Amino acid sequence: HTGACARVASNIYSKDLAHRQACTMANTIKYLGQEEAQHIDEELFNEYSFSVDQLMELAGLSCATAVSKGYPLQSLLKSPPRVLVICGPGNNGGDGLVCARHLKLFGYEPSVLYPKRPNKQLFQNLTTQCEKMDISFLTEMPEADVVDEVYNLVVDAIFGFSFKGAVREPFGDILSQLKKITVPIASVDIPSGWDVEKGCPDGIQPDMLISLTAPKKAANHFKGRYHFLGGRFVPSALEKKYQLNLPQYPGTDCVYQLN
Ligand SMILES: NC(=O)C1=CN([C@@H]2O[C@H](COP(=O)(O)OP(=O)(O)OC[C@H]3O[C@@H](n4cnc5c(N)ncnc54)[C@H](OP(=O)(O)O)[C@@H]3O)[C@@H](O)[C@H]2O)[C@H](O)CC1
Ligand SMILES: [K+]
Repeated sequence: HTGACARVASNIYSKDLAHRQACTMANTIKYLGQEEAQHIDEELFNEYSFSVDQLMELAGLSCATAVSKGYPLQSLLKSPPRVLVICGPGNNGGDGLVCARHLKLFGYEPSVLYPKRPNKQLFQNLTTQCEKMDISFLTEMPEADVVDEVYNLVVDAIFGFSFKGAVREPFGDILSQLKKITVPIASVDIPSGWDVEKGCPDGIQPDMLISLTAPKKAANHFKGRYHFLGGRFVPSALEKKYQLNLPQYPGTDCVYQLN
């Protein structure tokens, strides 16, 4: 009797799993609009009681992990394995500071450019954590040819889904240098300077994009080699509410390669 029940149960289970996999494949992952991304962000903090620190840590670790998968240490052409991490004035910049710290622990040599710093304890703490790990902070953006000569790649953690309107300094000059460099750019969440939904044909063209939580509509215009999903922290009820259709991350990985 128990044998028969077990067979029926496993039969139902495998049908359900196949059904779920088919559903995920059939309805592809959702690409978010700017407002939707901001609402999900707010809900994670207000309804689900996550702290910014927690999600920023997981987001930054996702970015460092994706970079190490796309640009493994042993594949880098320049030694030491220098990476330039450019951090903007908000939480995208915070992700960059966390990413720099984990890259250091992974054996890379990150340097951070952090020109506009929020006067908030979290960002001061993230900066101290980097300084105490001998991560150097640049005082200004190097010229494009110096970036190409000194660094293996650039992590773009300048703007995320709150970017709006014409770029204000000092980020105009920084982005214009980034448009000229030839080493790869890995963009955190959104290629900086792109419209969060429409993208930006004459903007920077990153080689890697790490979409956090879920891709934003701008990612439809991404043409680089690596598109990773990171930020493996979405509760299933929230995923269902916004019909995100996230893929099943493999095993215990914190990133999923989308392309
Ligand atoms: N749940 C999640 O997905 C999480 C996402 N994270 C990351 O957070 C960013 C969004 O962070 P946010 O602080 O809301 O904004 P940004 O980092 O995108 O932008 C920062 C500031 O940039 C300024 N800004 C906006 N437009 C311009 C412009 N045209 N020129 C210059 N500066 C601009 C603006 O500040 P102002 O005071 O100057 O207006 C923005 O506040 C998301 O993308 C993820 O990377 C969390 O880390 C984890 C959870
Ligand atoms: K970015």
